[in-house]
Amino acid sequence: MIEVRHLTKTYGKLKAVDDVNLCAKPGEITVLLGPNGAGKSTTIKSIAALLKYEGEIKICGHDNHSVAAKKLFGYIPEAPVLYDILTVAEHVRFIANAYRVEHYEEKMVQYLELFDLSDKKDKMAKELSKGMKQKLSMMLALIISPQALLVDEPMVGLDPASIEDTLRLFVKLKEQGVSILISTHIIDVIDEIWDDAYIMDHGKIVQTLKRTELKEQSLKEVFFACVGEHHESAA
Ligand SMILES: Nc1ncnc2c1ncn2[C@@H]1O[C@H](COP(=O)(O)OP(=O)(O)OP(=O)(O)O)[C@@H](O)[C@H]1O
Repeated sequence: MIEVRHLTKTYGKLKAVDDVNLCAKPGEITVLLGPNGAGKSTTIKSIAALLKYEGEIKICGHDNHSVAAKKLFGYIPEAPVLYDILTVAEHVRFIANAYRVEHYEEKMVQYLELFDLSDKKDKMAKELSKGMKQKLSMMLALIISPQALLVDEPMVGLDPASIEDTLRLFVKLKEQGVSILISTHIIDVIDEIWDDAYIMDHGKIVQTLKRTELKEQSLKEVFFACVGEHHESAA
């Protein structure tokens, strides 16, 4: 469970996130939607305890800055953060050791296969393509078997087959009870898999909805009704 209460983040005079409340439940895919600059990444980074902010954030009941919380959540940033001269396998080993993950080798082989990276296992990060770096970044978040997963614009740089594989993986994790929070401005990509949606604009949550509550309108139509047609290019 990811719980965010009264999150406010300012950059100088700009309120990038303004009194945001949200909850991503176990076994559900929660999406945070909004046009460019709405405050999605700032919200996700705050949850990942990477920014200073006002408000309260809990992950599986633990304060997000605590070691207990950090053991439980995986974070897939918008731009992968990797070490140029570590190989793919060394990255996985480094994270697995840091998190004291036992018997990770088998899981590493499975993820290498899933992400089509088996033949790149001994390549350095600087030798990978953009999409391959993104996949390695996902592997690093997943190798710790997180109970909560924070994903910021997951599909950037991935080819269509990898997008399908990633979506299937998110659904599988959800079925295993993981709380998944995905930030994106590309509604089409998550349209098949979301359970709860929060629509954000100018730092505020302007609409919350559940898939089960949607009647005639599509998520995209609700989105445009909230943020205006001038953001049409966003979806
Ligand atoms: N480090 C920073 N310093 C100052 N302002 C920032 C910083 N990071 C973000 N902002 C501002 O905060 C606001 C929200 O940005 P944020 O990156 O959270 O939006 P976003 O919804 O993730 O957008 P996108 O879809 O373009 O990634 C924007 O106005 C942005 O210019």
